[in-house]
Amino acid sequence: MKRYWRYIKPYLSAFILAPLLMLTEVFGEILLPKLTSMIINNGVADRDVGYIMRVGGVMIFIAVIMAAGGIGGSYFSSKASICFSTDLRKDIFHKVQQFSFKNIDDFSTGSLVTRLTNDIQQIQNVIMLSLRLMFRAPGMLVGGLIMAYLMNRQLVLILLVVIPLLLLAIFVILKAAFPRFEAMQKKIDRLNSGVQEALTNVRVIKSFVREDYEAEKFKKTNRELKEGSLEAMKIVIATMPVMMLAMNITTIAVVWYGGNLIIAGKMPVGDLTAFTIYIIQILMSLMLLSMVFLQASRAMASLKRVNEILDTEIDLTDDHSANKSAMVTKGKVEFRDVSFQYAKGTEEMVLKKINFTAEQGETIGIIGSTGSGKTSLVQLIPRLYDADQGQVLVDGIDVKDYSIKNLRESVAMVLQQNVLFSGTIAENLRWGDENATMEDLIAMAESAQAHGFVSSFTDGYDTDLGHGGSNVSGGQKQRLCIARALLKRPKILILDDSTSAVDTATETKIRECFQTTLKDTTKFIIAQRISSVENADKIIVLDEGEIVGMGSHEELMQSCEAYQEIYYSQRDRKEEVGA
Ligand SMILES: Nc1ncnc2c1ncn2[C@@H]1O[C@H](COP(=O)(O)OP(=O)(O)OP(=O)(O)O)[C@@H](O)[C@H]1O
Repeated sequence: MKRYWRYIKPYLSAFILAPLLMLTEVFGEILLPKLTSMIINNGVADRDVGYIMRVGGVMIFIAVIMAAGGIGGSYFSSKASICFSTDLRKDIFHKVQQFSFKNIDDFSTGSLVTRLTNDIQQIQNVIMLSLRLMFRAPGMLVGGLIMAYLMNRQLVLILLVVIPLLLLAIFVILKAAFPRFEAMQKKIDRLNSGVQEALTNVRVIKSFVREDYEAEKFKKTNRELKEGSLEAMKIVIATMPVMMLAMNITTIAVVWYGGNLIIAGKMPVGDLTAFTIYIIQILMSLMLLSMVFLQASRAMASLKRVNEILDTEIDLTDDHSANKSAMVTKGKVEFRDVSFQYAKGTEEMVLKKINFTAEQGETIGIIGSTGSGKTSLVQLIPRLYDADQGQVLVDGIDVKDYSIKNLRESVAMVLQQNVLFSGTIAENLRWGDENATMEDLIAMAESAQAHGFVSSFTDGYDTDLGHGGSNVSGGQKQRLCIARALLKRPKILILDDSTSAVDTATETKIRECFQTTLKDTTKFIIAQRISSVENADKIIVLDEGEIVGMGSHEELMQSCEAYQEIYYSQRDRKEEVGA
């Protein structure tokens, strides 16, 4: 609860006013039946219209106060719960933004979406309901019991049988509800993950004509959610009718027993009317309480899931960095005996004892078969993951000693999976430098060989990119991503297979431009084609996480068997295609 106090504190007045204002309804509900009995017993029996009018007037006044209190209570409970969930959602989103790559690997995107939306909505609902009913339901219960007891002690005995039975029923219902709600939320997760994946990859699905397969997969998760929801709803569905049955049986018992008392002249008619209303109110309050508990049970399942995010320890922070004010000035990179693995504590190392130095301004090519660890290696430079053994140094300082902001601001990485955002081309490029002028954008787009095709668009740099850059070609997207990275004017630039969709002639031009635009920047180029890296100052050849060769193209052609194999296989393929 301590954790959630900060979401209550700014709206404390609404949190207090809401239940207090709902108390007006309690007073009304307790007084109105008594006044009704007075009208029947005195006004109607004595045919005293003046008395009926006077008491009736008081009743109308109370009803108006009740309505005003009800509106106020509903307003403040809505305000408190909505503000609470808005702030909580903001903090969870912020926390997810801070997640390291490793943390992100542990949650599915669909699950995070469900937690940020549906789960928070459940929590909001229970807060709203609780604020409205936290005083009202117990108030109605206690007030009704006192009034009923004062009117007729014998009749109250009926409640002594009904209330324990109802409490038992509520307990059984709640015990069954919690695990079902928890299972239901997990099924919503699965559905969201599936929908998200299918929609993001709709093009791949269509090109592989897998629509039917995806539809079948969706049908299955949707059916599972339906079954999970029905399973949970069975409990909710049972609650109301059970309560109503108890209420009706009790009312009949009261009317039967009370009727006998009236016939025997031991009770005025008006008292029985009021008594019946009190009995209904008492049972209704129990019904409302069971609703709150049921909703709370669902919200507890959601709260548990929200807590999982808040409790996630961010495994990559700069809290203990020794040199937070340090800035990267040159961009020299050094790996000293670096080993790394994704699955911590297992035998398997993705990178094994990596050693190399990249001097400022050098171009380092990295080549190797797929899965050999190329991406994993470069991800250690901007600390997207931390090395498990050894040290990664930038300008002689361990990357763990920089503030993450300073380190990442000086490293630009064009990922294998290029992503652009909705918005114009200019807006996307300004991710690299939000203050970049139009001249800057054009200069960097020229270096990335993107200016030509951008200017051919009718709206040029103001062209709206579809979601994820869907209205530009793969090669164009790659060039825009490179331009965006160049605008960062990084000290270290990493291109992870990011010219794979660009033709060789254009790729050569991009590399040539780097020689002037990025003369002092240390460049890492991961590539599949030897031609992409053969002019590099140093080429690192990786195989199963180990460096099996390092040097210039000529040196490797002499000394590295793995490199020669790649070279000859690509040359033979080229000749075959040529022939
Ligand atoms: N997030 C991850 N979690 C667990 N294992 C991973 C993760 N990313 C990569 N791996 C594994 O680590 C190994 C090296 O992957 P990496 O992406 O570094 O290879 P790569 O040489 O860049 O491959 P490619 O040329 O296909 O991009 C692979 O066996 C891969 O399955």
